Amino acid sequence: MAFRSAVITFPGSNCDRDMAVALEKVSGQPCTRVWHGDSDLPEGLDFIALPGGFSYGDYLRCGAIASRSPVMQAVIAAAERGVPVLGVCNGFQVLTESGLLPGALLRNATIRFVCRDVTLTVENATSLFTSGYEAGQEITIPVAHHDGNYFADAATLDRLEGEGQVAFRYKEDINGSARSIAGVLNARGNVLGMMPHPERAIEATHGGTDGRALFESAIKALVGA
Ligand SMILES: NC(=O)CC[C@H](N)C(=O)O
Repeated sequence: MAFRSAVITFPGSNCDRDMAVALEKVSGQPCTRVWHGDSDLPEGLDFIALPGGFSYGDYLRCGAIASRSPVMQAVIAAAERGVPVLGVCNGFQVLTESGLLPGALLRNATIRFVCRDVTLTVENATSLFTSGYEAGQEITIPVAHHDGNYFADAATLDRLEGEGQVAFRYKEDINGSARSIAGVLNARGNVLGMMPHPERAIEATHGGTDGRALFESAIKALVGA
C-alpha cells in the first residue's frame, strides 16, 4: 500500500533532505517536499516530518518564527485530524512553539552545542512511532543542538510520565533536560518530538541503524508490514 509522506522545508532547515531520504529508503516510496510558504499540504498524507536545522537562523527562539509559517496552519490541522507528525531537533522546537507539544526547549545547561552519539532508553514502546522497539531498550542515536534542554512545569512532567507520553530519555545528562526527557508524544500519540536524529542512523554507513525502527514502526502502523 502507498505510504504518502511529506517533509517541510523552512529557510535554514538542513536535515530536510536526510529526513526525506530516510523516509524513502525505509518505505520504498517517494516523499514529497513541501515549502514553508505553502498554505496547503498534498492531499491524503499519511505522515508529516518537520526536520532539523536552524530555521530563520534560530532568531528570537529556535523554531519560533517557523512555527508561524503559512504551512504550519495546515500541519496543525492535519495533526488535529490524527495525521502522524514527527519533529526532529529543530522540528521538535517548532512543535513546542506551535503548541502541538507541551513544554519548551531551552539553551543547553552547558551553554555549548552538543554534537555526538547518545544512548537513549525507549520509555514507551507502544506508540505508532516506537512499536518496533522494546520498552527499556537502549539505542544509540546522534544529537546536534544548542537548545535541547527540555523544560515543562512539574505538573506537566508528572502528567507526561503518567500518561506514557515520554517516548525517549537520555541515559546520561547531556543538556540539562527535565527528567532526562529526549522525546515527547502528544496525548493522542500521533505527534512525536525528539531532539536526537533518527534519520541519521538508518544504515550501516551512518555508523548505526538504531533509528530505522522508528520509521519502520510508523510505516507498519500506517500501511501494514
Ligand atoms: N540540528 C538541529 O536541528 C539544531 C536545532 C537548533 N538549531 C539548535 O541548535 O538547538
